[in-house]
Amino acid sequence: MPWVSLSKRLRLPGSSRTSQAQDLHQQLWRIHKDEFMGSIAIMRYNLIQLFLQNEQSSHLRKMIVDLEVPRFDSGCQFSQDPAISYIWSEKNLNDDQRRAILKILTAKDYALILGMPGTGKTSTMVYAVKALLMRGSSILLTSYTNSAVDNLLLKLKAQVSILDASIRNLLL
Ligand SMILES: Nc1ncnc2c1ncn2[C@@H]1O[C@H](COP(=O)(O)OP(=O)(O)OP(=O)(O)O)[C@@H](O)[C@H]1O
Repeated sequence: MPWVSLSKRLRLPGSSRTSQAQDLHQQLWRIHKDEFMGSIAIMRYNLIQLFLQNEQSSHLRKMIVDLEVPRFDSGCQFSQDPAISYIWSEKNLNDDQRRAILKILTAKDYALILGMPGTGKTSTMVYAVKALLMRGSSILLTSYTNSAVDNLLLKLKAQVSILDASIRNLLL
Protein backbone atom coordinates (compact mmCIF):
# COMPACT_ATOMS: atom_id res chain seq x y z
CA MET A 1 0.00 0.00 0.00
CA PRO A 2 1.73 3.25 -1.09
CA TRP A 3 1.78 6.31 1.16
CA VAL A 4 3.02 9.84 0.60
CA SER A 5 5.25 11.75 2.97
CA LEU A 6 5.41 15.54 3.10
CA SER A 7 7.76 17.65 5.14
CA LYS A 8 4.99 20.30 5.51
CA ARG A 9 1.25 20.04 6.05
CA LEU A 10 -0.88 20.47 2.94
CA ARG A 11 -3.09 23.16 4.53
CA LEU A 12 -0.96 25.66 6.37
CA PRO A 13 -3.11 27.71 8.78
CA GLY A 14 -3.46 31.32 7.50
CA SER A 15 -1.76 30.66 4.17
CA SER A 16 -3.40 31.95 1.00
CA ARG A 17 -4.45 29.54 -1.75
CA THR A 18 -1.81 30.95 -4.13
CA SER A 19 1.06 30.53 -1.72
CA GLN A 20 -0.28 27.08 -0.87
CA ALA A 21 -0.20 26.11 -4.56
CA GLN A 22 3.34 27.48 -4.88
CA ASP A 23 4.34 25.54 -1.77
CA LEU A 24 2.99 22.35 -3.29
CA HIS A 25 4.98 22.90 -6.49
CA GLN A 26 8.15 23.29 -4.45
CA GLN A 27 7.51 20.20 -2.34
CA LEU A 28 9.53 17.09 -2.96
CA TRP A 29 7.11 14.13 -3.03
CA ARG A 30 8.19 10.58 -2.33
CA ILE A 31 5.98 7.53 -2.75
CA HIS A 32 6.87 4.62 -0.48
CA LYS A 33 5.52 1.12 -0.81
CA ASP A 34 4.70 0.23 2.76
CA GLU A 35 4.64 -3.59 3.08
CA PHE A 36 4.06 -3.46 6.84
CA MET A 37 0.92 -1.32 6.57
CA GLY A 38 -0.25 -3.62 3.77
CA SER A 39 -0.11 -6.72 5.96
CA ILE A 40 -1.76 -4.85 8.86
CA ALA A 41 -4.58 -3.88 6.49
CA ILE A 42 -5.05 -7.53 5.47
CA MET A 43 -5.16 -8.58 9.14
CA ARG A 44 -7.70 -5.82 9.91
CA TYR A 45 -9.80 -6.87 6.90
CA ASN A 46 -9.75 -10.53 7.99
CA LEU A 47 -10.72 -9.52 11.54
CA ILE A 48 -13.66 -7.49 10.22
CA GLN A 49 -14.75 -10.43 8.03
CA LEU A 50 -14.81 -12.57 11.15
CA PHE A 51 -17.50 -10.37 12.71
CA LEU A 52 -19.86 -10.12 9.74
CA GLN A 53 -23.41 -11.37 10.24
CA ASN A 54 -23.39 -14.31 7.87
CA GLU A 55 -23.30 -18.07 8.23
CA GLN A 56 -19.63 -18.55 7.40
CA SER A 57 -18.41 -15.80 9.75
CA SER A 58 -20.66 -17.05 12.52
CA HIS A 59 -19.21 -20.57 12.09
CA LEU A 60 -15.63 -19.19 12.20
CA ARG A 61 -16.46 -17.09 15.31
CA LYS A 62 -17.71 -20.18 17.14
CA MET A 63 -14.32 -21.86 16.62
CA ILE A 64 -11.94 -18.90 16.95
CA VAL A 65 -13.70 -16.70 19.52
CA ASP A 66 -15.89 -19.16 21.45
CA LEU A 67 -13.20 -21.90 21.20
CA GLU A 68 -15.73 -24.53 20.15
CA VAL A 69 -14.12 -27.99 20.27
CA PRO A 70 -13.23 -29.48 16.88
CA ARG A 71 -15.56 -32.11 15.39
CA PHE A 72 -14.43 -35.33 13.72
CA ASP A 73 -16.13 -37.65 11.27
CA SER A 74 -16.53 -40.91 13.18
CA GLY A 75 -18.54 -42.67 10.47
CA CYS A 76 -15.73 -42.46 7.90
CA GLN A 77 -15.43 -45.54 5.66
CA PHE A 78 -11.72 -46.22 6.26
CA SER A 79 -11.45 -48.91 3.59
CA GLN A 80 -12.91 -46.60 0.92
CA ASP A 81 -10.55 -43.69 1.57
CA PRO A 82 -7.11 -44.25 -0.04
CA ALA A 83 -5.58 -41.52 2.15
CA ILE A 84 -6.63 -43.31 5.34
CA SER A 85 -5.60 -46.72 4.01
CA TYR A 86 -2.20 -45.24 3.11
CA ILE A 87 -1.68 -43.89 6.65
CA TRP A 88 -2.63 -47.27 8.19
CA SER A 89 -0.08 -49.03 5.98
CA GLU A 90 2.77 -46.49 6.35
CA LYS A 91 5.53 -48.27 8.32
CA ASN A 92 7.57 -45.11 9.09
CA LEU A 93 4.90 -43.72 11.42
CA ASN A 94 4.56 -44.63 15.08
CA ASP A 95 1.12 -45.08 16.67
CA ASP A 96 0.86 -41.50 17.98
CA GLN A 97 1.80 -40.06 14.59
CA ARG A 98 -0.70 -42.33 12.84
CA ARG A 99 -3.47 -41.29 15.25
CA ALA A 100 -2.57 -37.60 14.76
CA ILE A 101 -2.87 -37.89 10.97
CA LEU A 102 -6.13 -39.83 11.21
CA LYS A 103 -7.47 -36.93 13.31
CA ILE A 104 -6.42 -34.52 10.55
CA LEU A 105 -8.04 -36.67 7.87
CA THR A 106 -11.33 -36.99 9.76
CA ALA A 107 -11.52 -33.37 11.02
CA LYS A 108 -14.69 -31.55 10.00
CA ASP A 109 -13.26 -28.10 10.73
CA TYR A 110 -9.77 -28.21 12.19
CA ALA A 111 -7.39 -30.37 14.21
CA LEU A 112 -4.66 -29.21 16.56
CA ILE A 113 -1.60 -31.45 17.00
CA LEU A 114 0.60 -30.71 20.00
CA GLY A 115 4.10 -32.13 20.46
CA MET A 116 7.22 -31.37 22.47
CA PRO A 117 10.37 -30.39 20.49
CA GLY A 118 11.81 -33.26 18.47
CA THR A 119 8.84 -35.58 18.94
CA GLY A 120 8.19 -35.95 15.21
CA LYS A 121 5.69 -33.19 14.34
CA THR A 122 7.42 -32.23 11.09
CA SER A 123 7.67 -35.86 9.98
CA THR A 124 3.99 -36.32 10.84
CA MET A 125 3.07 -33.33 8.69
CA VAL A 126 5.02 -34.76 5.73
CA TYR A 127 2.82 -37.87 5.76
CA ALA A 128 -0.30 -35.77 6.44
CA VAL A 129 0.50 -33.69 3.34
CA LYS A 130 1.00 -36.84 1.27
CA ALA A 131 -2.31 -38.27 2.46
CA LEU A 132 -4.15 -35.02 1.75
CA LEU A 133 -2.61 -34.91 -1.74
CA MET A 134 -4.10 -38.34 -2.40
CA ARG A 135 -7.48 -36.76 -1.78
CA GLY A 136 -6.66 -33.91 -4.16
CA SER A 137 -6.86 -31.34 -1.34
CA SER A 138 -5.39 -27.84 -1.58
CA ILE A 139 -2.74 -27.37 1.08
CA LEU A 140 -1.33 -24.18 2.57
CA LEU A 141 1.87 -24.75 4.58
CA THR A 142 2.62 -21.91 6.92
CA SER A 143 4.60 -21.36 10.10
CA TYR A 144 5.91 -18.71 12.49
CA THR A 145 9.39 -19.23 11.05
CA ASN A 146 10.67 -19.70 7.51
CA SER A 147 13.07 -22.40 8.73
CA ALA A 148 10.19 -24.60 9.94
CA VAL A 149 8.60 -24.42 6.46
CA ASP A 150 12.02 -25.11 4.87
CA ASN A 151 12.49 -28.20 7.09
CA LEU A 152 9.12 -29.52 6.09
CA LEU A 153 9.75 -28.89 2.38
CA LEU A 154 13.15 -30.62 2.58
CA LYS A 155 11.53 -33.68 4.15
CA LEU A 156 8.81 -33.63 1.51
CA LYS A 157 11.46 -33.35 -1.18
CA ALA A 158 13.15 -36.48 0.19
CA GLN A 159 9.87 -38.30 -0.53
CA VAL A 160 9.68 -36.76 -3.96
CA SER A 161 9.52 -40.00 -5.96
CA ILE A 162 6.06 -40.77 -4.62
CA LEU A 163 4.69 -37.24 -4.86
CA ASP A 164 2.71 -36.09 -7.82
CA ALA A 165 4.48 -34.20 -10.60
CA SER A 166 2.99 -30.77 -9.88
CA ILE A 167 4.25 -30.83 -6.29
CA ARG A 168 7.65 -32.12 -7.46
CA ASN A 169 7.96 -29.07 -9.70
CA LEU A 170 7.19 -26.74 -6.80
CA LEU A 171 9.81 -28.30 -4.58
CA LEU A 172 12.72 -28.62 -7.01
N1 LIG B 1 8.23 -42.52 13.53
C1 LIG B 1 9.52 -42.20 13.60
N2 LIG B 1 10.45 -43.17 13.74
C2 LIG B 1 11.75 -42.88 13.83
N3 LIG B 1 12.26 -41.63 13.81
C3 LIG B 1 11.40 -40.61 13.70
C4 LIG B 1 9.99 -40.83 13.59
N4 LIG B 1 9.37 -39.62 13.49
C5 LIG B 1 10.34 -38.70 13.53
N5 LIG B 1 11.55 -39.27 13.65
C6 LIG B 1 12.86 -38.60 13.74
O1 LIG B 1 12.87 -37.80 14.91
C7 LIG B 1 13.58 -36.60 14.67
C8 LIG B 1 12.69 -35.41 15.01
O2 LIG B 1 11.59 -35.42 14.13
P1 LIG B 1 10.89 -34.09 13.62
O3 LIG B 1 11.88 -33.13 13.07
O4 LIG B 1 9.78 -34.50 12.74
O5 LIG B 1 10.34 -33.53 15.01
P2 LIG B 1 9.69 -32.11 15.37
O6 LIG B 1 8.71 -32.38 16.46
O7 LIG B 1 9.16 -31.48 14.15
O8 LIG B 1 10.95 -31.33 15.89
P3 LIG B 1 11.06 -29.75 16.26
O9 LIG B 1 10.08 -29.51 17.36
O10 LIG B 1 12.48 -29.64 16.71
O11 LIG B 1 10.76 -29.00 15.00
C9 LIG B 1 14.01 -36.62 13.21
O12 LIG B 1 15.35 -37.07 13.13
C10 LIG B 1 13.07 -37.63 12.59
O13 LIG B 1 13.66 -38.27 11.45
